[in-house]
Amino acid sequence: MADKVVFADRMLSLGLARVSEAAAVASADLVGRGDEKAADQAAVNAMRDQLNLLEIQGTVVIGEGERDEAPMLYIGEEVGTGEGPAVDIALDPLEGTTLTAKDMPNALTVIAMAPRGTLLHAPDVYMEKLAIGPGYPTDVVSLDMSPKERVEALAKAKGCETKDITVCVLERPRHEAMIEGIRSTGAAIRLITDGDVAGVIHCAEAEITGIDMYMGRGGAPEGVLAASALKCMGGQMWGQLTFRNDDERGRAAKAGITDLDRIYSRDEMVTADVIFAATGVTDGSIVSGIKREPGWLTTETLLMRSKTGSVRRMIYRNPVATT
Ligand SMILES: O=P(O)(O)OC[C@H]1O[C@](O)(COP(=O)(O)O)[C@@H](O)[C@@H]1O
Ligand SMILES: [Mn+2]
Repeated sequence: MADKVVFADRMLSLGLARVSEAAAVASADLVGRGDEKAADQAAVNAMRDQLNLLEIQGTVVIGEGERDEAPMLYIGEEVGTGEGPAVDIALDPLEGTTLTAKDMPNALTVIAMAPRGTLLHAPDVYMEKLAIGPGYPTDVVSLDMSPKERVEALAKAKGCETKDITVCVLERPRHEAMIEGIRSTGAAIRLITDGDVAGVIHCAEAEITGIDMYMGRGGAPEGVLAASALKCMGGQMWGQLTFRNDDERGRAAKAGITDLDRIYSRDEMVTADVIFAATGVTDGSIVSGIKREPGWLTTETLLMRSKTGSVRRMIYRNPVATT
């Protein structure tokens, strides 16, 4: 049975890198041009074309939205050649559409793949997120703690003062009280305007990025992608879906979620081995953005497998058609 084909993550991961690379290359001409929609569309088209070349029976579980609102890469769309392992795919062809349009840091193309039925089918609602890097005891911090308590607990576990902790937070009015709570400890806050997948990943490389903890409310789809990345790099993450109305609760029900209050750990969002690829669109602290020179585009891709914890950074110099 085709369904029984093993998830050959070692080879598949290389194909996955081409998918995120292609999306980044396609959006290159739209960096800094003020047109979010066009940039997103270019990335979506390229990602889908490349994905369909992979020898997989893929189902998009985290995608561009419901079928009626997303003509491509919609949730439930079948992708791949139809041969090969049955897999779940989570993707965000352009994570940071506004960052791309404004040429601000940390826009990425992102995709994760895992055996069928092992990625949380998160609906397009918000998720309350909390993440820290590797090396801490399990549950040193939790979503049940106040922001202040989280900073204090992490500082204690790290053996430093609270003022030596840096927390990354999306700059949104909904986070005002949280920011106040964090500031009351003396901790530093790295405010970002968008891009919480990168925000969470920062925690896994605290020595490079200077970020110890991520917290706050952002997209649930981005939460599953971030959990996939942390599962490869190490680090802990928790997420709780939040709903603003019955329509959003309905979306969760449609996605098969029955316990609306559940707090998911990283491994409950991603229950088996996963592979993850992200390519830089604009410069960031995780990967460099697209570099343009006449006739060439260069991208950097972060490619990881949770089975081995392997992390590759791949530079791709790509000839572009000149007119
Ligand atoms: O802008 P909102 O509604 O606060 O949503 C936050 C979400 O939007 C983003 O900043 C940007 O996502 P997109 O570029 O894919 O739209 C995510 O990183 C984040 O999870
Ligand atoms: Mn996004």
